Amino acid sequence: MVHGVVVKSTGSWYKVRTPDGQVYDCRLKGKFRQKGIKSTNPVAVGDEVAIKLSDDNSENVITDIADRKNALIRKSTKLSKQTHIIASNVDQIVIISSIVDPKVAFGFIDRILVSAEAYRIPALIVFNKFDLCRSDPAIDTLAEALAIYDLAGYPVLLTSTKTGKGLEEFKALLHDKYSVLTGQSGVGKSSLINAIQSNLDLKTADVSGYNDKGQHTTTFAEMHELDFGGFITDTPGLRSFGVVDFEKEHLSHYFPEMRERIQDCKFNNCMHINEPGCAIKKAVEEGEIAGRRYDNYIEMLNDDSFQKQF
Ligand SMILES: Nc1nc2c(ncn2[C@@H]2O[C@H](COP(=O)(O)OP(=O)(O)OP(=O)(O)O)[C@@H](O)[C@H]2O)c(=O)[nH]1
Ligand SMILES: [Zn+2]
Repeated sequence: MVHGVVVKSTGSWYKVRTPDGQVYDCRLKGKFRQKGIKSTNPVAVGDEVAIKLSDDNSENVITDIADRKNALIRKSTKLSKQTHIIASNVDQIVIISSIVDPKVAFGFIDRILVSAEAYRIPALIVFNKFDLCRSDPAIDTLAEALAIYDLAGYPVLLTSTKTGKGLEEFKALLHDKYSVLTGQSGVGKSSLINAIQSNLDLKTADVSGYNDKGQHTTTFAEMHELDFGGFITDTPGLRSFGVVDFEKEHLSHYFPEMRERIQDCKFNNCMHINEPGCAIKKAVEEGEIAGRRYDNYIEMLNDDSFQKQF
């Protein structure tokens, strides 16, 4: 019996990487059911599995799967109760954004952060295109962004693929970890990856999602090995990771700077909207919680599609 990690899944075939760096094509043996998860893909990228190799490698099988540390999950179609596992055993989610060109989308970043909190996966933010932040209003926007995520307690890195700023730090952040990268189109995600490792073709990495017409497209994530140590999965076009069975009452628990103050609210079921004695609103007024984070919290509370879109 050999152990390895699933680095690619096509639904019927799985590529499993063993610790010596070999990659084996394997099939699934029998039925795998993860406790409590009704998933369209019982085995996902990132899963630690046991495999049994055949003499000519033509009939390698996955025989067992270890309990997952965590999993990024989305509903497999808009209406179905079934879920699709994007990746499992993730060490961190790296949100890549620019400040200008395209303009930073705080709503997008905060939705990803909420999902990361719900999955208990550490998240960090990379603001790329720092070279474009030399004049107003970009300087002001950058200062605002840094203040917002400093108050919220998230690590932030500034990079530029044009000047090389932050690239060594970016490598260090990814080193020996399994990172899922996400970011809106045009922020320089491909440029950043190419800047730290040139031969990586992320184009084959795609993730289950919806096309422009709202139809479900099933493609599969892939884990790429970094030559300096570590693995990444890119999630192109993913608006946000679906938080399955997400309850609005719990939304403030997924904002760390709110979570730590919730017990100070007068009412223990406080939604932090208009209730008297609300510690969250007080912290916003006193500048201890960024107004923009609070506004995005309210927007997410009122946005039914935030839950439905997954
Ligand atoms: N000024 C500046 N431009 C950058 C930087 N990084 C990338 N760009 C430019 O931004 C544009 C988009 O870069 P990509 O790497 O294709 O962005 P992406 O996020 O991978 O975009 P998609 O492929 O659409 O997902 C390109 O014209 C890059 O040359 C940077 O640090 N500074
Ligand atoms: Zn409150």
